[in-house]
Parts: sequence; structure tokens; C-alpha cells
Amino acid sequence: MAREILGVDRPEVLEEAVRLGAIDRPSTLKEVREADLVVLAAPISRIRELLRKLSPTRALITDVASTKTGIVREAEQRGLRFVGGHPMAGSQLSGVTNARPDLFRGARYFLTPTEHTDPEAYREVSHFVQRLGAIPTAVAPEKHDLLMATLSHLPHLMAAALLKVASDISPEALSFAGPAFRDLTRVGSSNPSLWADILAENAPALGEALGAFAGAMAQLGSEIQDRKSMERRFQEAREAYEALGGILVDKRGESTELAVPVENRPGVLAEVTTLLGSNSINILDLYVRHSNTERAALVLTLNSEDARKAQSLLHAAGFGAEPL
Ligand SMILES: NC(=O)c1ccc[n+]([C@@H]2O[C@H](COP(=O)([O-])OP(=O)(O)OC[C@H]3O[C@@H](n4cnc5c(N)ncnc54)[C@H](O)[C@@H]3O)[C@@H](O)[C@H]2O)c1
Ligand SMILES: O=C(O)C(=O)C[C@]1(C(=O)O)C=C[C@@H](O)C=C1
Repeated sequence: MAREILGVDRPEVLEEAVRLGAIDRPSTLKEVREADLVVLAAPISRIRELLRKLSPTRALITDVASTKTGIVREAEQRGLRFVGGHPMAGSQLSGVTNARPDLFRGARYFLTPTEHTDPEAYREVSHFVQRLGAIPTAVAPEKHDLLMATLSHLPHLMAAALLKVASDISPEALSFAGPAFRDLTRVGSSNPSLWADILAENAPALGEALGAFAGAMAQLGSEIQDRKSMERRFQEAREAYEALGGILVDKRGESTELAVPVENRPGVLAEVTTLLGSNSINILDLYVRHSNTERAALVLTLNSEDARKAQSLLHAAGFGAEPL
């Protein structure tokens, strides 16, 4: 039987989703109660409301919300066939126009089963996640929320705080900011109502994370004139940074990181990406390693066969390109 993807949202969102090919046709909550799989991708407070509106149903339901404990509890209280989910992918952008088919490729995707989760339901959702190109990772809902408090929610609060501190200096202070400030504050432009929802939902765990952060800042503050201990702190920070998980590339296809040193000039990123794209080389992940404002290295993650091809194409075009 042919698969059909239905969407439920405001009419203008559904119209755009059909135009982009994200859904086959608009639908209603009543109709999706009969679906094989329902993915709830609304703000957290709306997801709780949707769980209530969908009950009772035998459909397998999952969600993508950034916090898990409250939603999983609500679904279980309603006796729904539910497996909580949370993709560690996305951006500060929102709305269907920013949807991308490759958004989840290589990303970690948390699933939060509990002792009440039907193993068959878990297998089905896990299979769905793998079909999106993501890597399912099981974790208990409470542990998930504790981890996210530090790894996602605290950085969003920090971005808001940094932007406020700089804006308070003087009206033009922000216009003088360099790459470090920009890197640290990107998520400060995230959707305000979505983030108000996420932060309120995870307030207890976030309180702990904020306390730990305030303690760490106070400690650093007390040591800033002690060069030895500052050096040790930055050495520790550097080692922790090296251990950061980035995009998870599917281990079935071996991958290689290629560093491409470039000058900071208009169009340089487009030159590299167009060269690779026009030779059918897919960039699995990309980040910029800054050294100063004149030069930087583009670090490209490619599958190993593509990396060899990319290296010779880049050399022929006058770029350096060395595996890391
Ligand atoms: N943006 C990210 O980076 C990211 C990453 C992982 C998880 N999430 C989670 O994904 C969820 C959605 O976030 P987003 O960034 O995609 O937001 P978004 O604003 O892009 O999309 C949310 C959509 O939900 C719709 N909606 C709101 N109430 C609804 C209802 N009652 N019924 C049907 N549709 C409704 C909105 O009209 C909108 O189209 C949130 O729970 C968020 O925590 C976001
Ligand atoms: O990259 C970003 O802009 C994000 O905010 C993505 C991000 C995060 O890493 O914190 C934000 C919220 C989601 O729940 C998952 C991922």
C-alpha cells in the first residue's frame, strides 16, 4: 500500500508544506488518530494538548520536543502507544520554510523509553529514526532533561545574557563584536516563544545547571590573575572541547575530516562547496576553525572515498586540503 504523509497545522503552514513536498496533503487530528505513526512536532505545551486531543487512539505516537519527562508522563497516563523522541539537530531558525530533507542525517536522536514502553513500538520508532539518517540513542527521560539543561538550555540562556551585557555597554557596542562573540551568541536569535516554553518546562534541572555555571564563573573570576591556574583551566577546557560530539556520521560509511585553509574573502566558502557539489561530493558536516580574522580553516567531514577525490580536486584548484 502506498504511504501517505498527512499534516495538521494552520492552513498557511500546510499550504507551504505541500508546496515544499514535506507532506502529501492537509489533514485533521480526527483522521490522524487512524495513522500508523504520528509525529508531534509542535511547541512543548502544544504537544501536551495534542496528546489529550488524540486520546483515545491505537496509533503509534512519537514527538520531537526538547524536554521529555513531562510529555512522556502525560502520554503514559493516557495509555497511549508512545515513544518520546528528541533529535539533536536543528538551528535558531523556525517555520516550515526552514525544513530540510537532510536535517537529521548523521545526528544523534534521543529516544526515551521507560519500563512501560512496548518494545515493538520502540523498534518501530527506532527504525523510523534510522530511515531519516539519524542515530537513535536510548536514554531515560529524566536523565535526558538533566543532560539537556547543561548541553542545550544553559547555552541558550548564556547567549541571551551575553547579548544583554554587551547591549547594556552602549547602543553601538554590538556592532564591534568579532567571531568569538558571534559564535557564542548565535542561538540568542532563536524563536522566543519556543524557548520560553522549553526553559519553563525544564526549570528544575536548569536551576541546577545554572548553579553549577555560576560556581564555575565565580571560581574562574577568583583566579584570573593567577596565570598558572588560568593556563591549567584553559588546558582542561581545550581537552573537554576536543571530546565534544559533533555530527555523528553513520559508521557503515567510513568518514574523514579534511581541513581546507582559506583566506577570509568574499565567496571563498561558495568556491569550495560549489567545486565539491558540482563533482557530486556530499559534505556530511562542515565547521570553520578560526585562527584570526584573515585566515581560517574549513573542516569538512566527507565519506572517505569522497575525501580522496575532494583532496585532489581542491589541490588542482589551488587550495590546501589535508586530512585531520
Ligand atoms: N528548532 C530546533 O532546533 C529544535 C531541535 C530539536 C527539537 N525541537 C523541538 O521541536 C518542536 C518544534 O520546534 P520547531 O523549531 O520546529 O518550531 P516551529 O515553530 O518551526 O514549528 C512548530 C509548528 O507547530 C505548529 N503548531 C503549534 N501548535 C500546534 C497545534 N496545536 N497543532 C498543530 N500544529 C501546531 C506551528 O504552527 C508550527 O508550524 C519543539 O517542541 C522543539 O522543542 C526543536
Ligand atoms: O543549533 C542550534 O541552533 C540549536 O539550538 C539546536 C539545539 C541545541 O543544540 O541546543 C536546540 C534545541 C534542540 O532541542 C536541539 C538542538
